[in-house]
Amino acid sequence: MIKAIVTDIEGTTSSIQFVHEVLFPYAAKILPDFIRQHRGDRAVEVALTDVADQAGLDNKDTEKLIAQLLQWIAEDKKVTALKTLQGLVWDHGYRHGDYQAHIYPDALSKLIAWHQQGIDLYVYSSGSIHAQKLFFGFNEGGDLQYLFKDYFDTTTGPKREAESYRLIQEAIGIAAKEILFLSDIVEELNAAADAGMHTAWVQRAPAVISTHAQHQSVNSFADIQLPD
Ligand SMILES: CSCCC(=O)C(=O)COP(=O)(O)O
Ligand SMILES: [Mg+2]
Repeated sequence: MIKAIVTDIEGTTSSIQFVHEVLFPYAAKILPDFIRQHRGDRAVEVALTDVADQAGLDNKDTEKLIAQLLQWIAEDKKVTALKTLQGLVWDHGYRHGDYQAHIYPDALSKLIAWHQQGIDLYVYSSGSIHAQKLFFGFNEGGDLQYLFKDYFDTTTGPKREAESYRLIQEAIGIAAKEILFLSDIVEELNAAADAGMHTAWVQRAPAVISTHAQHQSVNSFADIQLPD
């Protein structure tokens, strides 16, 4: 019986377009000045040290660090330090009403129904935990943070590695076979299935649904079956 559901965000609860056409361009526009103005802030410094280490750059060369971050945004790299900095920048945009995060109506209805049934809901996204809370806090569906018991990001581990899902299962504290993981990315689902979780492959229109031996395939949350 499923007692907990862990969901991805981009391409699963919410559209890829919102992330790529609203959030990423906003981050690319605001991030350079944000970094110039916030050098010295602890969270920014920790992230920039990671950027410098990963890219082999001088930690003091602010402009080169900014150029690296902009390149990673353009390439949609799921680098933890970039995701931390994006979360800090998006905070400003959400709070100033520049945008609200998208959610598919079927995802909203089903998340509310599962929550009302007593199923514990969790998020696992490449976006930082701060960015995830903003995403569901400033959402077209209202403040949806009450739906989620906890959030996981890539500080737990990469989304395509089974070990990350084992750590999430340990943190949730129930058997893997009682957890359902939802994602649009088959490599993430393969990793979750390797860790013993049930999985559902959410393939949003206009995708033609591919079937998979291990994963339930759906194009809407309305069609997700909870395994016994
Ligand atoms: C929730 S923050 C915005 C989305 C984001 O930055 C991202 O990388 C989404 O990746 P996901 O793992 O949700 O597909
Ligand atoms: Mg996704």
